[in-house]
Amino acid sequence: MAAISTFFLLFLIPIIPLSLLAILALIVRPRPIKIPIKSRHVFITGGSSGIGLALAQRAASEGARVSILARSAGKLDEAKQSIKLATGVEVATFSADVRDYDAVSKAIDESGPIDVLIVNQGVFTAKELEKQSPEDVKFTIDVNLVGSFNVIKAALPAMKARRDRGPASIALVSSQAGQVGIYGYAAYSASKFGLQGLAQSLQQEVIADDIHVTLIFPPDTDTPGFEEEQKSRPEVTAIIAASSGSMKTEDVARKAMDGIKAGKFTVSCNFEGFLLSLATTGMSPQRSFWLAFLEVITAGPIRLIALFFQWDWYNAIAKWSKTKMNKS
Ligand SMILES: NC(=O)C1=CN([C@@H]2O[C@H](COP(=O)(O)OP(=O)(O)OC[C@H]3O[C@@H](n4cnc5c(N)ncnc54)[C@H](OP(=O)(O)O)[C@@H]3O)[C@@H](O)[C@H]2O)C=CC1
Ligand SMILES: CCCCCCCCCCCCCCCC(=O)[C@@H](N)CO
Repeated sequence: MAAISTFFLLFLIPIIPLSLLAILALIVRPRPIKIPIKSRHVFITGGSSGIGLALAQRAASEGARVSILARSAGKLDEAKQSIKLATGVEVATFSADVRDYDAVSKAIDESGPIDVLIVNQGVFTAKELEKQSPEDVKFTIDVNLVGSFNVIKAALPAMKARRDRGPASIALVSSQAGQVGIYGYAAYSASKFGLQGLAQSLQQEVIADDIHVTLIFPPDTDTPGFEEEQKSRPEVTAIIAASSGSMKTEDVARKAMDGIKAGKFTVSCNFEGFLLSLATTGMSPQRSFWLAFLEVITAGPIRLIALFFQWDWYNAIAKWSKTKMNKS
């Protein structure tokens, strides 16, 4: 009798997680999707430098027709030459400021209907809000957030009107500072947090058109923009950001492209980023029942880990403020 009930209990244990997995497999939405890249039109904003340039090169080497948009015509031309040299592919270039809706719209119309839109342009300077001018704040929000609206709005009509060309994608490059607020990033974090709301709402609006939204969250990445940022970044910003290490531009581009192709809503780029995505997943859509399962069972423990990170960061801020006050 005892032997039978032990056996029965052992049999019951895996039933609970297995039925949870089964339920999640039935309910996760939107449904999983694959986005092809070969022979498709990939349009990348901020494609003349850093992560955007690496993405353009990757798309070109995977057989896509590639267009890149940025402000400086000189940098666009350099990027075009370097991609030609590396892949033999001739990319189309468009000089426009994402803050100028008409200019963006004209460039996108000229480039032809887009299959994969990668909204990657971004500006960043880490500085306490107290030291930023209202113009600095507005510039960051305008380029990173309002500019992203402009690009998507300009591309959407032709993307929706496309016929029999397979699933389309709109990918946005956010930042880990778009998942958690960090010292020195008030304007930048706000602009990137804004992309989360944009992406979640947009995905609901375009799912019926077979358009799939992806949000990418890189850590510090060794781009020209990052090199510039480091010249004036507050020390404590660097200390907190170091919790997630830093990555090479090509590795971020590979993670981003793989995430787009796999149709993921959320794409993290390193292990810390994966933890951060688990901790901040909230009400975001999830296509993978495996990841949904992980989110459900780690919800409590991951919150505890998050609190330990905050403890560590506030200690670092306290220590740093003290030494700064002693200096002055
Ligand atoms: N590097 C990092 O540590 C991280 C970066 N990110 C994000 O990744 C994205 C790319 O960053 P990264 O590669 O480092 O940046 P870079 O500064 O190296 O490149 C930025 C690109 O965006 C373009 N751009 C900037 N402003 C505008 C504008 N107003 N209109 C059109 N194009 C513009 C630039 O060209 P031009 O100046 O000629 O217009 C350039 O092509 C950004 O959104 C950034 O926030 C996220 C996490 C970490
Ligand atoms: C629950 C577990 C949490 C796991 C660890 C979280 C670590 C977060 C670190 C945030 C770093 C932000 C870097 C911003 C990079 C960026 O965008 C700038 N370089 C400007 O471009």
